[in-house]
Amino acid sequence: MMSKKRIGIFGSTGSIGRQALEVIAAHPDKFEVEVLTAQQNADLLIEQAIQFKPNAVVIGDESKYTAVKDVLFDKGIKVFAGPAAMVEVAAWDSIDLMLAAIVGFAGLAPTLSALEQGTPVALANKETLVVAGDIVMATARRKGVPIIPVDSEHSAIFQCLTGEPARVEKVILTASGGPFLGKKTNYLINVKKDHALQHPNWSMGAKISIDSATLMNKGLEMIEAKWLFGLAAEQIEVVIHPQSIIHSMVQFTDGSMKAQMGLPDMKLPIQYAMGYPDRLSNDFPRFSFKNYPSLTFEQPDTKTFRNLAIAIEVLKKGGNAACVMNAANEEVVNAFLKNRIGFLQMTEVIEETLAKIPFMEKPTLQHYYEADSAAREHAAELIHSLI
Ligand SMILES: NC(=O)C1=CN([C@@H]2O[C@H](COP(=O)(O)OP(=O)(O)OC[C@H]3O[C@@H](n4cnc5c(N)ncnc54)[C@H](OP(=O)(O)O)[C@@H]3O)[C@@H](O)[C@H]2O)C=CC1
Ligand SMILES: CC(=O)[C@@H](O)[C@H](O)COP(=O)(O)O
Ligand SMILES: [Mn+2]
Repeated sequence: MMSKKRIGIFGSTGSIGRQALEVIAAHPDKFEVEVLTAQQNADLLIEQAIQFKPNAVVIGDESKYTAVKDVLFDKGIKVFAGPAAMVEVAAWDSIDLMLAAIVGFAGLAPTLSALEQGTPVALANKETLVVAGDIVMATARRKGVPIIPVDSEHSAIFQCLTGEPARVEKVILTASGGPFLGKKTNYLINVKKDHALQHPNWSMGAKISIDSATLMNKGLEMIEAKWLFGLAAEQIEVVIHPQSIIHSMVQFTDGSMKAQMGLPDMKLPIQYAMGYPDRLSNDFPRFSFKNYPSLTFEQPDTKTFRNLAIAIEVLKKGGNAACVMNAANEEVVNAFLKNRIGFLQMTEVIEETLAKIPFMEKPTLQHYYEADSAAREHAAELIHSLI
């Protein structure tokens, strides 16, 4: 009998983490939970730990340590707290596969820690590659471990490339266009968080939902694709596909194209990454052409949704530019979610931060950390001046 894969879910209380646990619950013969982590949602972390009986949990917010330990210690579950513990536990060799499902820059250190240990990573946390893709990919290569994409577009490309000897000419990332597809600046100036959080096709965490609404998500995904698949900026295109059925496409050097399709359900790419190299069965609802009489495509409006244009420039520029853009973006999305700045002001702050923070061609990991801090500080000042 094959032994079960022991999964460490970093960010188990989030949208990806919760869906990963649903996949695990549906495949008790394939997977076991080794580690669960959360930042502040102690109640859900405890609930998940009682159900899935991991070896350990980590709560990022140290003030919640006692509350978690008081419940789980008697159940034989180890409890740790704080960001350093998260990095340490990520390096445990009892984890067969790390699911990197923390949101934002905070996911970088635990993911690098797992890779350094030689643990394969199922990567949802795209910011890790946006910030330090060169270092992350070099670490994976040096350790000979796979990074299996979870992000739906990159999972689609990965699935199109699996078993494919041909060379890639280009990849085409599909974008839904978000809740404001077709809208213009005079509309966007007044949009509020509740509307921006209403993604037409996917139910996701708050940060990525806002990124989808501004098209920054697609910009981050272009940079993610560059690193995952070793592509030049010119080999990565974006097309708006409002139905989110084709998850992305690859065009090979003979002009032939492959696409991966399915209903928009993140459990599919999560299950694929966790089961890889096997393709596991499931009873998720199936796509039917009867329900989708037409699949449509159009060009993105980068004049209105300027975040995508900025990200394309950043992708071409390289160096620390994507790290700076990501930090400013995390700050503005937070501020927008707190109703402190408007939808279009997010773009202004990102642009001004990129103009201010010195460009560095070949940053080290330390340089990325410094650029992240400097960009956040500058963006925070700009946000403050706008209030
Ligand atoms: N949701 C989706 O469908 C998709 C998500 N992704 C990517 O996956 C990642 C996760 O997204 P999603 O699940 O939507 O995000 P959520 O906001 O729903 O969940 C984030 C998770 O990270 C934890 N977390 C937050 N901040 C920190 C921190 N500073 N240190 C450690 N842990 C932290 C949260 O803990 P707590 O709950 O305690 O706050 C939670 O478990 C993102 O990078 C996103 O871009 C990619 C494709 C699709
Ligand atoms: C599910 C997923 O992978 C998200 O990144 C999704 O693609 C967001 O939708 P947009 O295409 O609107 O950015
Ligand atoms: Mn995606």
